[in-house]
Amino acid sequence: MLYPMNLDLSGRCCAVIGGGRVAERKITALLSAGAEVTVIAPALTDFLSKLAGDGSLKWVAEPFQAGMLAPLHPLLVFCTSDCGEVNRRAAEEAAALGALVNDASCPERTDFQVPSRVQRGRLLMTVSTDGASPALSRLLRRDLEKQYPESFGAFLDRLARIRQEVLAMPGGADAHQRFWRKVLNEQILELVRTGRIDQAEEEIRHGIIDAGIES
Ligand SMILES: C[C@@]1(CC(=O)O)C2=NC(=C\c3[nH]c(c(CCC(=O)O)c3CC(=O)O)Cc3[nH]c(c(CC(=O)O)c3CCC(=O)O)/C=C3\N/C(=C\2)[C@@H](CCC(=O)O)[C@]3(C)CC(=O)O)/[C@H]1CCC(=O)O
Ligand SMILES: NC(=O)c1ccc[n+]([C@@H]2O[C@H](COP(=O)([O-])OP(=O)(O)OC[C@H]3O[C@@H](n4cnc5c(N)ncnc54)[C@H](O)[C@@H]3O)[C@@H](O)[C@H]2O)c1
Repeated sequence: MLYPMNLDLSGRCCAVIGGGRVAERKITALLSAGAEVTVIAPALTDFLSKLAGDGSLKWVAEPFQAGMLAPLHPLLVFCTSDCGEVNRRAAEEAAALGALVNDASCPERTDFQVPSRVQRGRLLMTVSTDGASPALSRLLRRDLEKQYPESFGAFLDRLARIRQEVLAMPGGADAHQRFWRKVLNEQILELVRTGRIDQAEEEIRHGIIDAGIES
């Protein structure tokens, strides 16, 4: 079984070998997470060329060669070239440097997999099939997008504020846990799903009074 975790990549170097369609997918997510991306590839897609042009990523415009990764001190290395042998050499060098490797062409050389994801503000939902069917991940991701619209991001911001208020109230951790388990229910989900986040917040605030945890 894989161990799920959500990495804070802000300011961390991530190297990508290859600049094709798979690289595009990986790099889009890396840049959203604030990573410093260096791409090593003789050619880039138009989309990646634009990102290189505006300075969003660094481009080493050459085929991968031994010794290219060490100066970058990468945390993560993505091997996405269309040549298995190039990916193998890059993966070996990355592993020797202690970096974690994702080899798009070879599950056996992969330390971690990239899940499919839905982002709604600070809410992140991910789907993985352990490599069994990325196409199913895509389908489930699209299903989640329908079930959890953008309103969940705004609702989460409100919840974070209410949570801080509740933490400052008497009752202790057990009372707070009981409160949250009671007020965050299917009815709230339905309100948020249909965009009624003011009403959802109101229901939760009524719950604070009912639970008697306010000072
Ligand atoms: C989630 C997503 C994230 C991303 O890439 O950012 C992702 N693949 C996505 C889409 C997708 N990938 C492929 C198809 C074509 C249909 C098919 O082949 O099934 C589609 C669907 C499509 O594009 O329609 C082909 C494919 N994928 C892998 C191989 C190699 C192999 O299996 O050995 C091959 C065959 C290559 C070949 O034929 O040579 C391997 C991996 N792909 C993974 C992630 C990891 C496992 C994740 C999981 O198990 O869920 C893993 C193990 C490693 C990794 O890349 O991290 C992204 C969804 C984006 C979205 O949400 O729309
Ligand atoms: N993990 C996944 O989701 C997934 C999906 C499809 C394909 N794949 C695998 O990933 C590989 C790449 O797929 P793609 O669709 O991005 O291919 P692509 O043809 O779009 O891109 C390949 C890239 O590799 C670069 N490249 C070629 N030789 C190189 C070298 N010596 N050094 C550095 N870069 C080099 C090319 O310039 C190009 O930018 C496929 O061969 C397949 O094995 C993985």
